[in-house]
Amino acid sequence: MIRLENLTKHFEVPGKEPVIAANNVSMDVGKGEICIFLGPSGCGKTTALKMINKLIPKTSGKIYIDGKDTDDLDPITLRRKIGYVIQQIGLFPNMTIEDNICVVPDLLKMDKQKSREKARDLMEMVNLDATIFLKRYPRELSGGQQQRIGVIRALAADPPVMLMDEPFGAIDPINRAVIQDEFLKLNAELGKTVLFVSHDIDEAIKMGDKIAIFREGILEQCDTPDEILANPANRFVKDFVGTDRALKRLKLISVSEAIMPFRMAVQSDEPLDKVAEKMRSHNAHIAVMVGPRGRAQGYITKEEIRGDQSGIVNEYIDPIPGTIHENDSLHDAVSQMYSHASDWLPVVDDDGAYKGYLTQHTIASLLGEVPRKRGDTIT
Ligand SMILES: Nc1ncnc2c1ncn2[C@@H]1O[C@H](COP(=O)(O)OP(=O)(O)OP(=O)(O)O)[C@@H](O)[C@H]1O
Repeated sequence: MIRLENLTKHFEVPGKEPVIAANNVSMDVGKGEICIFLGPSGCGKTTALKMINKLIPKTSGKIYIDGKDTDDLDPITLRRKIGYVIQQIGLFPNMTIEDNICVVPDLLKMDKQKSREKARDLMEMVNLDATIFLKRYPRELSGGQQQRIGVIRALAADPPVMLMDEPFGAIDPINRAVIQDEFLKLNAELGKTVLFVSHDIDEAIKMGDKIAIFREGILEQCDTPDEILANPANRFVKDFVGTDRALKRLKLISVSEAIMPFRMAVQSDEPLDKVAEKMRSHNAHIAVMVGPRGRAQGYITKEEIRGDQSGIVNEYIDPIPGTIHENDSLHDAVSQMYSHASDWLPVVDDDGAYKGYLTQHTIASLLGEVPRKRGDTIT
């Protein structure tokens, strides 16, 4: 969808060497992908972005959108295909929110009624009550609400490409997380191709299908967040993503990916010798007692039934250490494990039914910290 080929920008500075803000940058971003431009201040993220909609003229190289060389498009035609969102928002203070949102569709002489209907739909999608807000002026909205309008305005003319320059940078952390989630949900429906400048690695991991890491105009690595965290291309990328990159990866992996292959579910009246045999054959350290509606009710360990195996499960059961939902992240799971001082957790579905369990050991294996060995259990 978007292809940069040896994109280069030299800023001439009188009496000095030119500043090389982009140095032979090449990358591909697929249709519907969100690519985050990340890197320290002054590395060239904004310059790269602004060359794409010709706000900054490039020195050399090529930019293709949908296979079309943008050299062949005049800036106005090009910008109609591209929504642009900036940190400063830039709503017109003397226009209502509705007119602000519809500014580009109106300029393009698109059907007024349709564009107003679209504005309403987009407002609902980011949880803003259209009846309340459309007739207001920008000063009557909070910063976070104005930024949502900035995003909606960029989407109003339905451009296939969105350029976003630190769009949520000025919003407080709690509202930023909310607006990031809203944007991800919105774009899952709209499927725009998005280039997004950020200097926040956590935002990049959360939002990006890909992350492009820049240093002094050079693209150091462009890959999926997981690949960047697991295999940084060089020392710079490794230092930039941080010493806690293994912990950051936990946010990218869901509990369902780390669940043990055997559920190890047992009934309250099951004889212990049978349970011991089941645990041995699956090399499991624990078994979970499941009751009505498939709920996990307690657990039993191999140690507890090592000696006497004459009773039934119910006589040896310990209370479960909380539960974790299958769609939660491993980051949530580890956090729960620490708060319950437990090295395992039962996994449940939407109805609270027991699905299986996961252990700290499997999580560590999954992250490649220790060799992965399926069927291994808590130690
Ligand atoms: N008009 C200009 N003239 C000269 N140098 C410029 C100009 N615009 C940007 N630069 C330089 O180009 C380099 C890249 O700037 P750019 O704004 O693209 O960085 P950035 O990664 O977006 O930074 P930040 O995160 O601080 O916004 C910097 O060294 C900057 O000083």
